[in-house]
Amino acid sequence: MTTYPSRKFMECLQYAALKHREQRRKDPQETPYVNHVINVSTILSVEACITDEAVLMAALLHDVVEDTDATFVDVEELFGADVCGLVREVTDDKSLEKQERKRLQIVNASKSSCRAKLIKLADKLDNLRDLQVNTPKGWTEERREQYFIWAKQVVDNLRGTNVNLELKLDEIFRQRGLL
Ligand SMILES: Nc1nc2c(ncn2[C@@H]2O[C@H](COP(=O)(O)OP(=O)(O)O)[C@@H](OP(=O)(O)OP(=O)(O)O)[C@H]2O)c(=O)[nH]1
Ligand SMILES: [Mn+2]
Repeated sequence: MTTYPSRKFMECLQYAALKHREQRRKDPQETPYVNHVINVSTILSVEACITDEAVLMAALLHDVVEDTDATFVDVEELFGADVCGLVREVTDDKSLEKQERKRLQIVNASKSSCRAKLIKLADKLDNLRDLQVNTPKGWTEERREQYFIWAKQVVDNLRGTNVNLELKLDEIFRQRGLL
């Protein structure tokens, strides 16, 4: 019998909550990190009308290898090669210098698959919505402004992927005077 949400989707949600359980976002309220990955998956489902379950699952797992002790091998064993491939596409190489990672996000954006581009767009949308209302701990106004500028460069290389998400991102860039 098929059930909705699927068993594997629920297990994915539980795994993301488990792995991110000790992490907090950088906002003054120290929101649990898992809220961000749930937001990204929810943006894709509710705002972009995505029903591709592997994409919604990869959104839940998009920071799990980058930011926790989980590995690609774990993700593939638990959730399969399709989900793992998407997580790979959206994972930064943390062994690189931060400036290089940021540059690679810009140049690699256009090379991603369409499904990975969706996750990247939703990720930026959630981070920018956060930045509109909060300045992360330890950030100056200048750093916050630079994040909007950098995010627009990434998003510009993801265009032609999803009209709804791009319109919402453009509204934010317009408000910041970047468009
Ligand atoms: N806006 C915002 N961002 C926060 C917050 N807490 C943590 N972050 C994360 O911080 C990153 C931006 O901070 P940076 O200093 O530029 O990058 P770094 O953490 O990778 O060094 C974002 O990652 P990213 O590389 O842009 O994307 P991703 O790692 O989420 O995929 C975002 O996920 C918060 O409260 N607000
Ligand atoms: Mn993220």
